[in-house]
Amino acid sequence: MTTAIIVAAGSSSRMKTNISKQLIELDGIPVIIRTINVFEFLSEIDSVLIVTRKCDIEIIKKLVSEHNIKKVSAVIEGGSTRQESVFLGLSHLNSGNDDIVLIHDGARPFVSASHIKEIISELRSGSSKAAAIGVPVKDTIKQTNERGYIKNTPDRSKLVSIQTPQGFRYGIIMEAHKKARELNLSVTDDCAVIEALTSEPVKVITGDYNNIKITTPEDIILGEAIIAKIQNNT
Ligand SMILES: Nc1ccn([C@@H]2O[C@H](COP(=O)(O)OP(=O)(O)OP(=O)(O)O)[C@@H](O)[C@H]2O)c(=O)n1
Ligand SMILES: C[C@](O)(CO)[C@H](O)COP(=O)(O)O
Repeated sequence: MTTAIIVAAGSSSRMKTNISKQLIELDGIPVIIRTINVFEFLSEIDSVLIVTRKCDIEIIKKLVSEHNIKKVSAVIEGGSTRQESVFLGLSHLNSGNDDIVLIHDGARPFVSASHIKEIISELRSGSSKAAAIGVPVKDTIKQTNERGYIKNTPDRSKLVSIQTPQGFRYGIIMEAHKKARELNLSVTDDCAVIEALTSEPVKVITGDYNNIKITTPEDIILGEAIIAKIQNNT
């Protein structure tokens, strides 16, 4: 069984709109529907769980039905942090330890189906129990001290900007998230709980720069441009 958890329960504060950024339409289609559809059309995915704000549950259920989406098993309420929303999503599933779960941001509508398939193959082959999509960083990254001065320059050839989906065997990600809560460990992605609390290696699958996270108003313009580019290539 392979399930995708799509987290869309954030407050969209950096987008500065009065609706969730996942409900904003890009070329006439809401971001959340674009995101769900990538998983809907993949035969490797059995079901999709949506985690969202209480006020958006009915709106998303209606959109899912209007777009004739079949794989969404439930739309549930998230928490006050992304980590909490993921934990609630994982806890809702009735999965076995060896089942595969992919965790994806509702705000990343341009994820490529082929990269999702690569994550699933990596997990199914048994080569890894945890894998995520990432892209090489383009800028030179500096580490700074608390006073804002540069401390050092990490070797850029080893740096990746991590994206979603991040995929796991259910047992290890559920356990790691439970432990993180007990230890009050706060993280901004799901690989981080595996890195911090297990000895499991996490494979990075090289993705692409289209898989942006819609975060600030400029990303709407960028998103429309990505759609135009994809349409011109097909
Ligand atoms: N409590 C939260 C916070 C975030 N997310 C989701 O996690 C993804 C990545 O988060 P981010 O882009 O930071 O979204 P927001 O938290 O909504 O953004 P902001 O920080 O601007 O408020 C998004 O799909 C978002 O909906 C979530 O499900 N629950
Ligand atoms: C999980 C994530 O998308 C990886 O890049 C990201 O960390 C989540 O976004 P946030 O802005 O850090 O909440």
